[in-house]
Amino acid sequence: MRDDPILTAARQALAGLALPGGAPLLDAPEVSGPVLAGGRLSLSITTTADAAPGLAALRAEAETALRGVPGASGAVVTLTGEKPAPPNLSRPAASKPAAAPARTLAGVRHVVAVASGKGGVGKSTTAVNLALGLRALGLRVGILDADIHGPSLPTLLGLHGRPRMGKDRKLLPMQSNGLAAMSMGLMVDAETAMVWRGPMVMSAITQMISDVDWGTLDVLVVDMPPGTGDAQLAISQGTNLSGAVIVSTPQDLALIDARRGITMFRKVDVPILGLIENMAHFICPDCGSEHAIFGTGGAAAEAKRLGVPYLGAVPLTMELRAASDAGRPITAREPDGTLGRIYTDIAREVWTGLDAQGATPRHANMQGA
Ligand SMILES: Nc1ncnc2c1ncn2[C@@H]1O[C@H](COP(=O)(O)OP(=O)(O)OP(=O)(O)O)[C@@H](O)[C@H]1O
Repeated sequence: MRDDPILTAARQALAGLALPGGAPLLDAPEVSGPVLAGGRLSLSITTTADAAPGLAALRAEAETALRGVPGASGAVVTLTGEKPAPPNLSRPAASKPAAAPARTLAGVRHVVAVASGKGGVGKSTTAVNLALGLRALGLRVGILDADIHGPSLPTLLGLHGRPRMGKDRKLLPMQSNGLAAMSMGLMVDAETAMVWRGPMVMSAITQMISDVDWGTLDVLVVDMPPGTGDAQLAISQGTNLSGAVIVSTPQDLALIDARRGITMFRKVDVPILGLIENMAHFICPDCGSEHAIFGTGGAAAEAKRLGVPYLGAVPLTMELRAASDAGRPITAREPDGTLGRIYTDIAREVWTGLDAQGATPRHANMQGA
């Protein structure tokens, strides 16, 4: 990536920019990037809430400069908050319940579960777009559909055919929009999986995790089965999860379910990376007006009460539904659009949460490269 002509041009485009104190932007330790992923450039500037307003103009200027780089299909420059690790991000070893040894994947740095307390809240849609948001940050990302009974990844990513067998009799994940992807929906037909019960589901999921040649990944996103039953608990205990993201809709009832999800992960000492509020408000496809049907602020207040980070709100839009159902996820199609940015911002928060546990963002490693 170091010698990519687009990256070289990007650095040239940023060469004249400086931080308010006068330090050249590209030399500043708080700057990560530029990174080129999927034809798009991104750069992040770590700052504090107090200093952020003073960097807004620079952020916009840097973004404009990167957008003008020939060959780049888009550019995002973000101000990233430096946060202390949320209190629940520590795993007290003493309270870890006895469980089967968790599976660790050699080349995978973090496994992140995307879960919901109940079905239909948009968990799979969120998992796919979160994975693509992480990808847009320059990370190597895989996605595993652990929803054996209702696999939606093949539809959401427009995947067809069967995965091939690679070396050592390991399955090769399929590739879509820069993601390595695996789903039981690619392996067996829906009727077959439908009759599987507890132990078969568990063994199918653990096989999909460990018998797949995931290669080197920064993050493997696991789209969990909906609910908080034994299967979910077993996956959480049997897989070395770095953290969990909970998806909820704003209705009170769904938040009760989200609470259940949080409780379940806490039971097995999996850190909660945060709560994503899906279908937070409705955007009218005709006039673009916003309608907060379930009020505003409820999920954010609930997240605060529960002591988990509030990662952001995704609106209910026709555009998102249509893109998902057509297998052309919105964050891949329009990374710089309103929805693409929402997911990329959420992804950045998630990565920051993982970072607080000792991960180093790949783009930070590449800074100044
Ligand atoms: N923010 C959104 N705006 C519009 N439609 C959405 C949004 N989020 C999800 N949907 C739509 O809602 C439906 C359910 O979403 P999805 O399959 O992601 O939910 P899920 O929680 O994974 O469901 P299940 O638990 O049944 O697997 C899909 O048709 C999806 O396109």
